[in-house]
Parts: sequence; structure tokens; C-alpha cells
Amino acid sequence: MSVHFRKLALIGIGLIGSSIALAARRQGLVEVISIATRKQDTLDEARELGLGDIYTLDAAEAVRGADLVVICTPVGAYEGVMQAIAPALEPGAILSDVGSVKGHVVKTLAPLIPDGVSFIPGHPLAGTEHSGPSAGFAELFAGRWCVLTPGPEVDPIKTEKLAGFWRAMGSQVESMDAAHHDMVLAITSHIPHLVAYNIVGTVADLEAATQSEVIKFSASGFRDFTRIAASDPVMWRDVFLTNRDAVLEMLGRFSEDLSILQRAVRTGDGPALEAMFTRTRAIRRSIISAGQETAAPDFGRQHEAPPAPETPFVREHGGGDDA
Ligand SMILES: NC(=O)C1=CN([C@@H]2O[C@H](COP(=O)(O)OP(=O)(O)OC[C@H]3O[C@@H](n4cnc5c(N)ncnc54)[C@H](O)[C@@H]3O)[C@@H](O)[C@H]2O)C=CC1
Ligand SMILES: O=C(O)C(=O)Cc1ccc(O)cc1
Repeated sequence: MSVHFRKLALIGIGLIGSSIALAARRQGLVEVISIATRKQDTLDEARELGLGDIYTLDAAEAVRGADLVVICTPVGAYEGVMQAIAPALEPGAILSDVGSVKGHVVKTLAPLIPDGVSFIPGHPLAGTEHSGPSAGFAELFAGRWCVLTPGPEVDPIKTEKLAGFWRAMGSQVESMDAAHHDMVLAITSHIPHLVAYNIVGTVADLEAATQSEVIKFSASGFRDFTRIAASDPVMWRDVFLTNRDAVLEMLGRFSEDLSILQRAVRTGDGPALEAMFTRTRAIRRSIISAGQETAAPDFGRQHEAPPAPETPFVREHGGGDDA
């Protein structure tokens, strides 16, 4: 255990913010944790859970004297948060975040970063469908990738310092370009969520229209979709509003492939269906046998770090919803 930062400020204390607080405390990575939220109820809940040392509704107050500030709100709230904290950020501090989208974050925040502050966007590829301060747990990041997207102006020593913090919470860290991150995450995370929201919505409409027992008799495949489709509506609204181009690009490819499958079903093309399903089964099996079930998708790039240990991407973990 060694102290990585003196004062950690967390702006927003839902699933991800509370998990950082618990992991950093458990590993002794920071001396002081200050927490800012927008609503009193959320702050009270964080205090009752003992997540930090300082609790405030004033984000500027939270970041004063902090050498690491991590924004943990939905991406749509970033600009307002940044306007509030910019004048209070300490020279020499690292400012980071955990948002699921990176290009938009860089575009929005970079012009507002004060001189002397290192802006290093981040994204832990770890989460659940739960939200709010009680949803967090210290092991969330263990064996998961955390992607950092520092710009060329960032001192590599600062990036390494932040990477060390994430490694100490159990993550493996990889740096990449924000645009590349957004394209990879569009197809591996954002579109799967869109598909889940859509299929559950379609079934719900059917159910309403027919009073049938579709949901009652749904098999486990559909239940997996309902878990994903229970994810936080505000967070995911912001993901689709802010990663629009990459999502639309990948959705185009997805739709083309779906049309090919649709045609194979319509024409009764058994060999085409079987060939497709055989290919996807082989992909799943090769991921498992390489022990890379949790490894970051690389789209042909080489990982610097070894594959993450084989742990489920998402734990079944209870948790409340955000206030
Ligand atoms: N949920 C997940 O599985 C993952 C989420 N992320 C990213 O992490 C970020 C946070 O997500 P969660 O922790 O899941 O959300 P959450 O809904 O559990 O928590 C968000 C927190 O931000 C607070 N908040 C909202 N607006 C605020 C404002 N203007 N000022 C201060 N606090 C404000 C809320 O009160 C709440 O405490 C998002 O940007 C999301 O894209 C990243 C990886 C996984
Ligand atoms: O709950 C799930 O299955 C997830 O996919 C969690 C998740 C959600 C958003 C992210 O940016 C990263 C991970």
C-alpha cells in the first residue's frame, strides 16, 4: 500500500465514483477523499455509506487542494461541472474522468482546462446496470481494462501516475486515441446496449398489444438483454447523444450484416446461417481459451499488457438507483 495522491476529489458519486472511493480507500491510495454531488439526498447517502472524508454540494470546494480530480457524472453534465471547478483547480493537479465516450469529452473540456492542470480522460471498461452511491464495490475494476486518452500535450509522467493509480485498483491500463476509443466502444458496448433497449422495448410492445406471455416464458437469452436494458437511462441517453457519429457508422455495418441474416432466414439459406453461427461460436471459444474474456477489444492492435484474468465482465451485484 502506498499513497498515490494526497487528495482525491470525486465529482458525482454513483456506481463508478463510489467504486473508486472504496477501491482507493481499501488500497490506501489517497489520504483524503472529497465528494461533490448535485443533490443533497445523494450526498447524504454517500456520507451514510462512509465513502469519503469531505462532502459538499459545491464542486469547486471539493476540488480545492486536490491533486487528482475525477469527474464521475453522466457525460452530459461535464460542461457545467467544468465551468464550476475550473477556477478552483490546483496547478499541478491531474483532471480525469470515467465517461463512456471520449471524443466529445475532449472537445468539450479541453478549451476549459486551466494552465498547469493535466487533463487525462479515462474510461474503466467495467460496470453494471446499477447506479447510485450504494451500487459501488471495491472490486469493480479488478481484472478490467482502463483506457486513458491523453492528448499529445500531456506530460507522460502524469499519465503514468494516473495509470499507476488504476493499476493499484486492479486494472490494466492502455492508452489510445479518443476517436479510436469511441469507434471500438461504439460496436462493443454502445450498440449492444442499443440492441438490448430495442429488443426489450419491442417485446414490451408485443406484450401490451397481445396480452401474451412473452415475458413470462422468456428464456435466459432474453433475460440477459433485460439486464442490459435496465442500465441507467440518463447515462445512456448521454452516450448516444455524444458518440453519435461512431454509433451511426457502426450501426450502418450492423444493419448491413443483419440484412444478410434476414435474407438468409427469408430464403431458407441453411448453409449461410450455419456458417455465420459457426464463425461466431469460434470467436467466443477463442476468446475464452485465450483467457481474454475481459481483454479490451483491439481491432488488430497489439496489447502492451497481458490478457486480463478470466473474470466475468459484469458481476451480479445489487445496488440502488441514483437519487
Ligand atoms: N454504469 C457503468 O457501468 C459505467 C459508467 N461509466 C461512466 O461513468 C459515469 C458515471 O456513471 P455511473 O456511476 O454509472 O452513474 P450514476 O448514475 O450511478 O452516478 C452519477 C452520479 O453523478 C451525479 N451527478 C449528475 N449530475 C451531476 C452534476 N451536474 N454535478 C454533480 N454530480 C452530478 C449523480 O447524482 C450521481 O451521483 C458516466 O459518465 C458513464 O458513462 C463508465 C463505465 C461503466
Ligand atoms: O453492465 C454491462 O454489461 C456493461 O456493459 C457495463 C459498462 C457500461 C458502460 C461502460 O462504459 C462500460 C461498462
